[in-house]
Amino acid sequence: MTSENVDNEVLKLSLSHPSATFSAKYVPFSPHEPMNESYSLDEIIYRSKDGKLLDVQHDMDALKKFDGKYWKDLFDSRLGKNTWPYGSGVWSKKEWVLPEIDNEDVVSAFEGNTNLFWAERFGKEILGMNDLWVKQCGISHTGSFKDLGMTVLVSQANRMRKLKKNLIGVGCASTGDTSAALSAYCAAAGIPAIIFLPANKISIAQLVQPIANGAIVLSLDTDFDGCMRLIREVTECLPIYLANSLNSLRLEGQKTAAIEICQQFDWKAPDWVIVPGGNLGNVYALYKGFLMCRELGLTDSIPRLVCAQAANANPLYLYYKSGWNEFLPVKASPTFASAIQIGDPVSIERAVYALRNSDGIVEEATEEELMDASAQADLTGMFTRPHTGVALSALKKLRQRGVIASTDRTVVVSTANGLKFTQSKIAYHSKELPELQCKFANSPVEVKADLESVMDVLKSRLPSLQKKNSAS
Ligand SMILES: Cc1ncc(COP(=O)(O)O)c(C=O)c1O
Ligand SMILES: N[C@@H](CCOP(=O)(O)O)C(=O)O
Repeated sequence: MTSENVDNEVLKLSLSHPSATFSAKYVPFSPHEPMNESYSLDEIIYRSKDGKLLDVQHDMDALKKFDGKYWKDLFDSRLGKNTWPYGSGVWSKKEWVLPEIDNEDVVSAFEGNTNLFWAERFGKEILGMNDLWVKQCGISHTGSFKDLGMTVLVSQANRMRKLKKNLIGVGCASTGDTSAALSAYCAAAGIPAIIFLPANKISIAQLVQPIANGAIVLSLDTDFDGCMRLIREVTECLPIYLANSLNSLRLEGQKTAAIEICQQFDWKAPDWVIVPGGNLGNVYALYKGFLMCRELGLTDSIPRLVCAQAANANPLYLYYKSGWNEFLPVKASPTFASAIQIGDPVSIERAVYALRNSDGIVEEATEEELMDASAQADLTGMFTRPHTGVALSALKKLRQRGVIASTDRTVVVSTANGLKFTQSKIAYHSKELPELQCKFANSPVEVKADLESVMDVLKSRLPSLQKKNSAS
């Protein structure tokens, strides 16, 4: 068989694949003492009988009937294709995500398949590393990793509406990215979206997204944790489906970022993965993706995970520093990384489980550290959000302490697009942040429009021109 024939065979297999033989259900998130309690994914339920978080459990025995090579070939065969819905980075892993949904019920914007950027200059010049990568999850339909989870959640909501479940809309509390993703996917499916935002705490670019997509947007005089409490109350008294990561369906989509990272390294897991943490669903989602790859024979290791928090909103960091002794929610203070200004994270147990089982680490970054790291990364060709700055500054600290070695293959997850956060970048580069030094600011030079003035500026700014001048 030629390689083209093999490809065609794999593609045929994937299209005729009996996905109905695979299944998934909700179980209580109770990894240490598994419980005899489960629910269909068609039920509207977020907690177990005794109030535990839920987890989506796949029929691993059914998945294991196929070996690692089968899954790698199948997933690779779907890359770059337009076949509905497998051209999406999430739905290309459908059997591991939401195996029982009909393809026509899927609501997708062909999310995922995002670039893994080789951060060559940042790695070599700033950190003395040659194997540093940034997973650009923000190069996506609504500009953040939330699209990965939302395509799954809204698809399931779409299916439930067709099954005539009583569901009048889908709602979330948000610091700006979950709301953007929810509004776009709901608008695509024609489902009402209800958004609770903390007033004046999200960027204009984030705010305009649900407005433009026609969502019902409530701007509330509280913080994210207050919005989260309210949406939970509202979804208890109205048939509105909850779209925050408390709903474990979201994490099934988000875990595909981990599978994709392995795929992009030709089915090898990296040594380290660093992710900014807020409500703490994503660090668990990534862990789950890496674990499934290992358990199903696609990779032979899982990376050590680092969860990075803003020092102004650091309940997980404090818990880690206490030796996982006592968890205390905090009142999160304002941070430039406003999407992770969260003091009482919903997925705390999930995050701790992921970190402990991956020999993980928690780090924090001050406002100065995170803004500087973000600016430094931009100076090497990226365009990062302050949240990526949090992760990069954790990386800098771990390099300085020698925890991460110069040759370790390391992936920093950039969770969202820098274009959503231009206000704080402009303020940084204009040195309008009195509490920060803004060491890497690059302000535009106001200059008279004549050749002499322009040449003066260029001579002062371009080192090669200065050398030429002193030689002549
Ligand atoms: C841009 C961005 N990065 C990171 C996070 C943190 O993800 P998680 O809440 O899953 O910890 C969020 C949202 O919380 C976010 O919007
Ligand atoms: N950063 C998030 C906060 C909510 O997190 P979720 O994953 O639980 O929806 C946002 O953008 O709203």
